[in-house]
Amino acid sequence: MGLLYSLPKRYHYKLQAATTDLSGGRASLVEKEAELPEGMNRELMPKHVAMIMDGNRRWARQRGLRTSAGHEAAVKSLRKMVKLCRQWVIQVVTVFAFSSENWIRPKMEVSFLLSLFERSFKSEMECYLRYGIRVPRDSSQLPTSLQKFINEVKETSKNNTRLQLIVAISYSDKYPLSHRTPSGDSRLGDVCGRRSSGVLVDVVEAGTLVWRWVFWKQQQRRPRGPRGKDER
Ligand SMILES: CC(C)=CCC/C(C)=C/CC/C(C)=C/COP(=O)(O)OP(=O)(O)O
Repeated sequence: MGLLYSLPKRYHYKLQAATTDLSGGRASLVEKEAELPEGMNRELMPKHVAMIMDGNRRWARQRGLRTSAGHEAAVKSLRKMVKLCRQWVIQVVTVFAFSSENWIRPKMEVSFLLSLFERSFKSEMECYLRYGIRVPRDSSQLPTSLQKFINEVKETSKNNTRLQLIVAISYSDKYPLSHRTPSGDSRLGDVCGRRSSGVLVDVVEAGTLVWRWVFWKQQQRRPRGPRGKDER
């Protein structure tokens, strides 16, 4: 499921202050700005796009595949989405990748995901150097090697300015996020009759929304039109 939103101006500086500023200085890596699809207006494009990386298990189940295949496929989708955002000159991309609630998933799945983070950070290093990676507020729960690697990426790419990629790992709506609204702990399980991650609800309250309720993996393929019955 993906959620696109743009934050009102007053939130931008806080968000940017909380992230690592990264860019791609290398000419060979610079992609051209892409033409926008018909009906989309460059002036109305959001500066910040947020995505929740869920739907992976459902995607795998529907194809008779293992859960891990769904997560692997999500990483490929992420790569495409980030590339597209870059071409569309979106400045910040936030991916909600692993919530604090996800720690109680089966041990095997959790360790698979942690190794997937590490593997994909490494294999996508060149690509991520153009972007920003936000270090979790409290990374003590993450394996030391992953923490170390996140810090390395942060350091290596600190002069980048083109696009910031914020990867939220072990995020929770219980943490005092920089863009939390004054209403405090406003966890909601349901927005517009649909399930949503609590942490995004704060953003939902704060921002202008463009909703696209689609399975994460299907974003590239689904033709425009009415929502499918498998969405939630
Ligand atoms: C480097 C980088 C950002 C890597 C991303 C790794 C990754 C795929 C993270 C998502 C993990 C996750 C808990 C997804 C939720 O979908 P789900 O399992 O809840 O699926 P469901 O909604 O169908 O149950």
